[in-house]
Amino acid sequence: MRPRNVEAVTVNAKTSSSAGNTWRNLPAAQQPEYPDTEALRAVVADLESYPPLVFAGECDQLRARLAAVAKGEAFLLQGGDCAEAFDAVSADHIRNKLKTLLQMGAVLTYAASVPVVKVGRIAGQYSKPRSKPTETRDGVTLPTYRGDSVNGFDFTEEARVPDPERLKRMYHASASTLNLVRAFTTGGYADLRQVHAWNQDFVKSSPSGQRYEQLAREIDNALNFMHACGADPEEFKTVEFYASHEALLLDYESALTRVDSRTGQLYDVSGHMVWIGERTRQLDHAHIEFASKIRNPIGIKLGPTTTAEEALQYIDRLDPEREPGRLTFIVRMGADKIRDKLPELVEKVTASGATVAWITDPMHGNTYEAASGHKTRRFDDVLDEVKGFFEVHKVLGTHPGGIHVELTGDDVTECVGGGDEIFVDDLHQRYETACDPRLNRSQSLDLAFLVAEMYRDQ
Ligand SMILES: O=C[C@H](O)[C@H](O)COP(=O)(O)O
Ligand SMILES: C=C(OP(=O)(O)O)C(=O)O
Repeated sequence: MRPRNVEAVTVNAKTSSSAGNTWRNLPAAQQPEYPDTEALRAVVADLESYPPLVFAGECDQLRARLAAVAKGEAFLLQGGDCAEAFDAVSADHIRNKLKTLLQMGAVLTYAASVPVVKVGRIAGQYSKPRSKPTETRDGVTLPTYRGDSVNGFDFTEEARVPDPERLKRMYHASASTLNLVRAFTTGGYADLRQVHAWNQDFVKSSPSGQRYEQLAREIDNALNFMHACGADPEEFKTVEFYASHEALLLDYESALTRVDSRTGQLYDVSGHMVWIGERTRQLDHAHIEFASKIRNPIGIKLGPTTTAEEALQYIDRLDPEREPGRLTFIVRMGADKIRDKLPELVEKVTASGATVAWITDPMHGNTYEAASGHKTRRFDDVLDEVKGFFEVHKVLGTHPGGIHVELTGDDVTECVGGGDEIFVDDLHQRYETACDPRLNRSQSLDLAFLVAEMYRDQ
């Protein structure tokens, strides 16, 4: 995050609590049922007094970057944990995740020959929508875990009670994470030459590395060429990086919605970009109403049941001014459906004249339960969904704008496959996710190199 030309926002809680609260009259899916609503009110009042986590001007800057994605002039790399956890707010976890994203970004930038907009699922991704309200183990049924911002992961009655104090912990965990991310991305750690050296190490040590050697060599040559031409080394030292999360818990998001002193408009200052998930995107419900009131760039997850008419209505509701960069469609159909379902959406949206960014989330349509009981995903399905996404855009002459992935920088064993192959029998070894399976560091880098190849073919 390089805060250029950014003005601070001033907080006008009164205005924010009226204009940003119209969602309260509508049904809101996936909200916790707090036993103590007075305690929730007190927490919300505290949150309303806290300083913003991001500036409105940074959100505008990201909107401009996403406008380039929508117009085919940039590529979006959005990734991070399925569910961040309070006890994983540590320098090691944050650094590893960031390092992986930067490495992926470097490969994709070279292959795509356009800027890669880097956005983390980070510093706010603490809340999870769930398929079922309860979970049963050995005959005991308890409320499901909904993310550290809502209740505890432990399978006990006490842990699973939604506690509004956790919203404050989410705010503080997000603030510490952002602070470190800002330090890493501007303090020299993200130096492109360093990032490239990490990629060279990966290529040398990965079993599938040989395949990537040529690309790595070309990047090396390009860096040497730029150096020889006298490119300013300072330019390589910092990187723009943005934070995003699902805007799920509307009490939290609206408590952090503030009036921008420059423009009088509302911004959700809990993150630069927020998205509305597949389970909460009902057009006449609270989440879409909330998103329609804020100026942040907005993502909408589109699952396989999405109709073209719905997609057009999202544009009318959320992007009435037809402003490129405002709306990103994050498509998560599943590898077996993307080639059938996506073309009609892209065709009709394109025909409407709207310029949205199209991104593939190849994770959420490809989850299955292994015989061991672990939720997992096959690397090959993930890759195939990305391929399908690229194929559809190639046929239609539209821009495959980017990828949205659940990943970690740690060597976990949650998804099967990849160059350094994880087998179903390995899943138990380091299965650490609090919710959905993530690509580990090596699988994430494999994906980046393979997407880079696809981009070049495109
Ligand atoms: O990450 C996304 C959702 O929260 C997740 O896929 C839901 O998982 P569940 O079906 O186990 O509830
Ligand atoms: C819940 C998520 O995805 P989806 O809404 O697409 O299921 C997610 O990205 O964490």
